[in-house]
Amino acid sequence: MTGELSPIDRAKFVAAKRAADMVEDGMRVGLGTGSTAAWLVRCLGEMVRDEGLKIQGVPTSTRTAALAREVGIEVVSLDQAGWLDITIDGADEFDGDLNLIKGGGGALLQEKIVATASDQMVVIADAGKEVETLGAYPLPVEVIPFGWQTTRKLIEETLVSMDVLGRSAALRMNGDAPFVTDEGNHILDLHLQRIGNPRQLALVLNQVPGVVENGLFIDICDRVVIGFGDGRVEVRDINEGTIEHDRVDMAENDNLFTDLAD
Ligand SMILES: O=C[C@H](O)[C@H](O)[C@H](O)COP(=O)(O)O
Repeated sequence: MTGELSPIDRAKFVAAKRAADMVEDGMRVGLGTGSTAAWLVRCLGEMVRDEGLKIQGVPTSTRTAALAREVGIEVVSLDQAGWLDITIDGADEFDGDLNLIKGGGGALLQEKIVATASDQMVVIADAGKEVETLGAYPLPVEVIPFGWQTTRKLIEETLVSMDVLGRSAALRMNGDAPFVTDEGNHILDLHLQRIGNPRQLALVLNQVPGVVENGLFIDICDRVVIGFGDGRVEVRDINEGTIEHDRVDMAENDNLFTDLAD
């Protein structure tokens, strides 16, 4: 059955499965958003049901909250949890320093708040998400709806002074209407091609009035679990400077993978 699913899905699954093993009984866990994080939530749900794992999950979007409840994870708010042991989330891009672009699904604001309120953040990703320099993936910036066109103009003017190639900021759409985030805001996707100084850009963007948050995660991620379509996983720890190679046995997990995919 696994053969019928794409190598990318298998890569996402094995990364999520390996990261789920980092979650221990009693932990308060930040639950990311997106297709990779959805695999993680399903894997954790399976551990809650079949192995009696006891965790509290803090979701980073209404979508993730709904899925977590569906699979039987106890859902609490960030304020109820106070502080988290671990957050596991996907990413749109990561570089060698484990700096990230996130927000392709529009959940960057809650994701950044939750990841920052965690002892450790683990990113799960297929190998295609790794880049030498961030920026090929459009950088999402969450802006309040009031005066968003003025905010866009200010952002574009700001980009002129930065070490970036592209300077266009596109309003993300959902059909004919602007996309609306869980917080009722809009997203501007910055087509930059290459971000020379992501740390500086992250700081500068947040100085623009109307900007709520940007999708650059700098010095937030501690570990990345990279999944491959053949079941291999690589775990990189930026603090320890270690790289571990592992394998999730797809034959052993065939039922789980197939059940979860249903
Ligand atoms: O807003 C969405 C999140 O930042 C996602 O974690 C990110 O877009 C990666 O999503 P996926 O795992 O679907 O590629």
